[in-house]
Amino acid sequence: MSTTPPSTPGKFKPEKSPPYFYSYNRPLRSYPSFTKLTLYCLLFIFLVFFIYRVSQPSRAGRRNSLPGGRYWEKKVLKSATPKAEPGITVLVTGAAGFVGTHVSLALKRRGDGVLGLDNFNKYYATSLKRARQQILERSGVFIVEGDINDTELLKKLFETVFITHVMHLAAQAGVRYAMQNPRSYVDSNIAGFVNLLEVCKSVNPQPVIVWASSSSVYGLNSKVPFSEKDRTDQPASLYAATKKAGEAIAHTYNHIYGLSITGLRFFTVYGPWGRPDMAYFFFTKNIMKGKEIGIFETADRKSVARDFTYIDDIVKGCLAALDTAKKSTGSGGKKRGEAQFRLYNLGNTSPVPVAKLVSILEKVLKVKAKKKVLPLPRNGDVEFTHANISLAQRDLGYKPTVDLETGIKKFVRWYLSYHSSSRKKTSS
Ligand SMILES: O=C(O)[C@H]1O[C@H](OP(=O)(O)OP(=O)(O)OC[C@H]2O[C@@H](n3ccc(=O)[nH]c3=O)[C@H](O)[C@@H]2O)[C@H](O)[C@@H](O)[C@H]1O
Repeated sequence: MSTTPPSTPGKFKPEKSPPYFYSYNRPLRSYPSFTKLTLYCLLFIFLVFFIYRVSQPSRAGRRNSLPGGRYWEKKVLKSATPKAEPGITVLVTGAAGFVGTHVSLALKRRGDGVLGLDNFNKYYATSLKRARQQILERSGVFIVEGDINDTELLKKLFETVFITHVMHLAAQAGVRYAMQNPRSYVDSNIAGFVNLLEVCKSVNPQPVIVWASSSSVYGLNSKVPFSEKDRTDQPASLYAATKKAGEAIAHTYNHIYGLSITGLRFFTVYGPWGRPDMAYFFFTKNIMKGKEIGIFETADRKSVARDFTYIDDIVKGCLAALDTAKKSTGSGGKKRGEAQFRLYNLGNTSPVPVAKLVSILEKVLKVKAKKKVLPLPRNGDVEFTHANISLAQRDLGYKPTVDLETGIKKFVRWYLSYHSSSRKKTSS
């Protein structure tokens, strides 16, 4: 907004007639001058007030966390400054997402500087993302509202604070939704990732990058358990294909620019503050409402199975990946030596059939589900996943400890309290 003087400066030209303070003997002439002075005074006061308002962020601006101004910068710096030196400062993309929230909280809790970035898209209820944002704010994590495709914004973040690490979790998630909105997968998981890497490769010093790939890259691979050495050239969904593309893109940026990059293949992550588009979440909702749920089974009539991994285990894996990462080697957009490139499975190593997930939910919720067995639709789902985690165990000390029943109990406890408090809020 402009703070330039009024566009009609002619109005301020002195009058040809003597100014009002000489004209006490001509009262009729003095009245219009006096009125003008009052008007100018009012205009001046209005202008001063206007400039003051423009320089202060509005309440809505604060809420939206839009970049710009001293207030924004102060918030960014406060959030991103580690508690003690030497600490790391992590830019967490997708910070209002499920994994992003948990990782940001864990980093902040141990004293790291954390800066969140999230575009609060409408893939699922933004109210849940806003609720996560509130939790983060209370813990001192500020989320900048913006998109990973916004180059200028990313540059501004790197200019404002010294970001040592990027935890890249912003993505278009969901396997089945890719049939409905393929474009969003390309925009976030490919274009957005490339944009982020472009900015990261140019800053000096370059940050370390840890990012979320997916178990879905194993696609139609039937060799179990899935090892990082197994083939990943048969994706079954566009989501999987974009994550696989991300792995190839990451390799390119590591190879050309010396960025240190670690990809983590998450296996069906679940837990409190989870994603409503995932089966364990909407099964809970539908069982509670007495609605039917569809349980997919394979052509040979076996229940599909997933290596469900509890969020706390995933968070430990993410932090270990950040802590064990070596520095990037490039500077000024040029590689100065070989940089680290890693890829790890983060799973639970104990696949559970979806039918078993449902019986755990029934037990924990104490409600019988209305089940319908359906053939596995051909919309991106794979029949099973099973992680071999020996590499992550060796390099990251990764050791999942939460079994599905324990994790589901924690999820259900959160689900019930979250929904009862949201109901209270809407009814009050
Ligand atoms: O590991 C990953 O990389 C991915 O994990 C997750 O995908 P999935 O493992 O497919 O989880 P999710 O949809 O919860 O389905 C769970 C099971 O329920 C079955 N399923 C599903 C729906 C239904 O109506 N019935 C059913 O049986 C279904 O066939 C499946 O067997 C993330 O969503 C994804 O973003 C990505 O991160």
